[in-house]
Amino acid sequence: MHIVSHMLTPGQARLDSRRWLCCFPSSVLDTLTNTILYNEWYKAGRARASGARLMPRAKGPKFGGWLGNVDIIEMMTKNAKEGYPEHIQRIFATDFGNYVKGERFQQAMGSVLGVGVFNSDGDMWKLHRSMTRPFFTRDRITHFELFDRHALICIQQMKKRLEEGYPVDFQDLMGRFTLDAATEFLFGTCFHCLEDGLPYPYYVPTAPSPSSSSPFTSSSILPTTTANKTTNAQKFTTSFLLSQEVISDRERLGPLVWPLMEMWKDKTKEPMDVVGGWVERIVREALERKKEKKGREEKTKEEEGETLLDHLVEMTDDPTVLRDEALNIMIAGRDTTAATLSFVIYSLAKHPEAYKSLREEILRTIGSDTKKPLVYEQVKECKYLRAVINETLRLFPVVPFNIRESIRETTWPSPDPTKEPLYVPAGTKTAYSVFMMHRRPDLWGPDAEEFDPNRFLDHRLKEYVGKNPFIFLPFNAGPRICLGQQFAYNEMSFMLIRLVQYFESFEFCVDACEPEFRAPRKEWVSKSTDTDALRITLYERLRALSKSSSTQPNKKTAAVKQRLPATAVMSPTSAPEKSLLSGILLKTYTALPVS
Ligand code: HEM
Repeated sequence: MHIVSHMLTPGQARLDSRRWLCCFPSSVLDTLTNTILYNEWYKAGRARASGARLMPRAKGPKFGGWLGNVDIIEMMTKNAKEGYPEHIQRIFATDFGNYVKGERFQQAMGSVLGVGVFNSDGDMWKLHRSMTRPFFTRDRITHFELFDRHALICIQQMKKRLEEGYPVDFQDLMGRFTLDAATEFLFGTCFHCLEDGLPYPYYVPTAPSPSSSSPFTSSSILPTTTANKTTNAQKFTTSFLLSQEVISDRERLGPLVWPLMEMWKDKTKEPMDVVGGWVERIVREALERKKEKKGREEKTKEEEGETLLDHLVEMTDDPTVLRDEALNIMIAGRDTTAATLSFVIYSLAKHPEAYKSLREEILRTIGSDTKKPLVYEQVKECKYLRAVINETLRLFPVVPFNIRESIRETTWPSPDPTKEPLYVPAGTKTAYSVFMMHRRPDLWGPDAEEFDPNRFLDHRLKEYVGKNPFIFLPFNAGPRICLGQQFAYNEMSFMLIRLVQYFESFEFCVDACEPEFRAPRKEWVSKSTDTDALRITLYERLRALSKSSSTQPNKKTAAVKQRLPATAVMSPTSAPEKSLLSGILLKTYTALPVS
């Protein structure tokens, strides 16, 4: 074995300045350098042959580039010159077959999700999509009775806490609501974590027991012997969250590094023993129910595949397939909705005029009777409500950053028509950010950074989204569009209608926030801070807590807590982009760890 520092080839000499390479055998370096140089030369040749030019290299994530995480960055800056909705349209729709999530994604997620609709590609994805899609019919996704029950408990719990004179942690509340609703909708088994009681603010010295029952505040993921519904919910959510954080870290570190970091220990094992254990139990129960049903002649209407699991067991008896699919849908559906609802209330608390308009619409269209059942047609009539949700999804898309990999080489049109098209080699990993695309003034107008639901109702809708629907992609688009999109709109609309019917206003309650979180972190405050509309924590978590005024008999001021101190600065050269590039925002948004 030769040591590089003694035997330098020209290629190695170039690399030698990187001291960490000094211990590499020269043959490895030879191969590495020659491959890199050959690749670059080959790509330039292929680009010329296709009458195209090479894509300007991403300036952003140096370490991402080094580790081969990402080849092209699309739409990352407000003033993107090369990022172009047409490229995203190709990836999602017009040339869909040429792009995959890729092995790196499956590798990173495999120990958590196995293989399912969310993380597979090609024929495997088609199979899983065809298995799950029929479940999301309109009949099922308008299960308003289910939402109503859970929304009502939410309101009761809020009311109770507000009457005690304490603020409500809204993010925690939405996490509970979506967990209860999702587990019941998907599996027919509810965690009842709303009923466990809500957490108290930090300054309550001897908080009654419910505060410790928050499934989002516990750090313990170890199984306990005193199993009851509270500890189960606690363990499940914390473990699920932890596994998602590990996935997120793996994505950020890339396929070369994370396996090294986890050489001795699979970091998802411990939390997934808890999560998988729970899912395996409900899968077993669903299979037993199926067996039992088979023994009988006729199925009752309720037995005909009411839950996702009942639907899936009609197609397969394989417990691993069932477990994986259930987890795939759960990971896709729960935090996304909880996060969006939290961002909606955050935005409305910051924009009381928008809250007022929303309330007027809901009281006019639906009325103030919280006991009257809602029907789908009424919800559809609430156009401003949909605009509020869309505007929130525009500014705070819960999947802000994503990657797709090309299978074959191709070209993309140049955004500058005077230049040649852009060459995309086979195997190129393109990172794109809908978060940044949703905020680009060239695509959304000069007020792109502002929260204004009316942009989805007035002339701007036609002017911007009407002209190019691919500039608004919170749910992705094309054949791989979010399966739960309509379910999510219904669930969120329902919860918001009930909240708005009950509460006159929401405000932040900054004094309920731990002192260290009240001011923005210094390193995030850039010289070019242009907005405080983005006071979200990038490395910490959002905790939009509301102080609300109830309009119901007991009118009381509700404190609200906010843990949103860090300012995300959106100038093209500042911190958030770095965060986006390193995937931290993704983690913050999708996992939304709380407490
Ligand atoms: C506000 C709520 C939601 C948002 C913003 C959202 C967004 C998204 C996005 C962007 C994707 C594409 C991810 C990718 O391809 O990398 C996706 C996929 C998916 N979503 Fe959602 N989602 C939401 C709620 C839900 C719900 C409630 C469910 C189910 C109960 C769900 C089920 C799925 C599934 C199964 C996929 C994978 C589809 C496929 O790959 O074919 N989502 N979602």
